[in-house]
Amino acid sequence: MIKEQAAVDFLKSQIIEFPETAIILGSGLGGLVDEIDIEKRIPYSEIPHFPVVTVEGHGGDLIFGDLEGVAVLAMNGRFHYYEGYDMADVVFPLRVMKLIGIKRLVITNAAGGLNEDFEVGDLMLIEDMISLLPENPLRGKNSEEFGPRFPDMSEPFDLDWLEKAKSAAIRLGVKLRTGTYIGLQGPKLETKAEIRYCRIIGGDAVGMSTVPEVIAVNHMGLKVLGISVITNESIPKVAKEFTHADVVATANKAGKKLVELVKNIL
Ligand SMILES: O=P(O)(O)O[C@H]1O[C@H](CO)[C@@H](O)[C@H]1O
Ligand SMILES: Nc1nc2[nH]cnc2c(=O)[nH]1
Repeated sequence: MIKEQAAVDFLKSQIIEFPETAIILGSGLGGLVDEIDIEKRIPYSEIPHFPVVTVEGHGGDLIFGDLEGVAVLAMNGRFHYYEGYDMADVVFPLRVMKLIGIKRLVITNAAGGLNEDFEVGDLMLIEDMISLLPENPLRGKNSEEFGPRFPDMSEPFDLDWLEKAKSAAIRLGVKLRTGTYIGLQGPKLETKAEIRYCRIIGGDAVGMSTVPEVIAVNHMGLKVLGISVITNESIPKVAKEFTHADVVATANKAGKKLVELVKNIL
């Protein structure tokens, strides 16, 4: 809390009025920033205790501005457990968001498709999630100021927002899949047997982020929506080696649809 408060005090010295809506931009999805009428861009390196981005395709700044008439905070670049950060670091920015008054959050990510009906470039609304990460951001003494010891997670994503997202996709003519996101530790990719396992337990898409963030914001009572861009087939139909560069390139392209959808939802 002390660390979060130092970051909050710094941000208060930079920003007069904070927005209530935030967006986390996943791998290759920084293009949404171009749509924001930017009031202030603050590099993570200037914010006390903020972690440092180490993954290609992730920017490293907080952007305050206006997206289609809505005041937003965009987190341009996120932190993953596999980078070596503690879970407390991974969710640090979200706790700072809570303290500056963010009420609702759209989380985006790049993910591998497990569902065989999905195609590369599809968008998937995350209706539910499974944590296969070895850790959880709420382990340890509970911070009562953030939320309860045992937060309910039976509806991790806001039902009203899910409905709005589906309607927006229909209006825009954007194909929007729905499904369950599985969060793994990474950074290694999955073996074929692991993919089969992920399918059997009910996953539609797989990635290495989002789950800790959703747990932290559910704990704090923020409204959350999650959207994955399916950047690759987890088992390619035509043999093809996974590269993060392909993930970023595909996310960049499909990101345009995502931007339209997010603008409409907000
Ligand atoms: O989830 P985001 O941050 O979008 O990134 C996804 O893309 C990377 C792998 O290419 C992993 O970090 C995975 O989690
Ligand atoms: N674990 C995992 N993360 C991803 N991020 C983007 N694609 C993938 C994938 O296929 N597997």
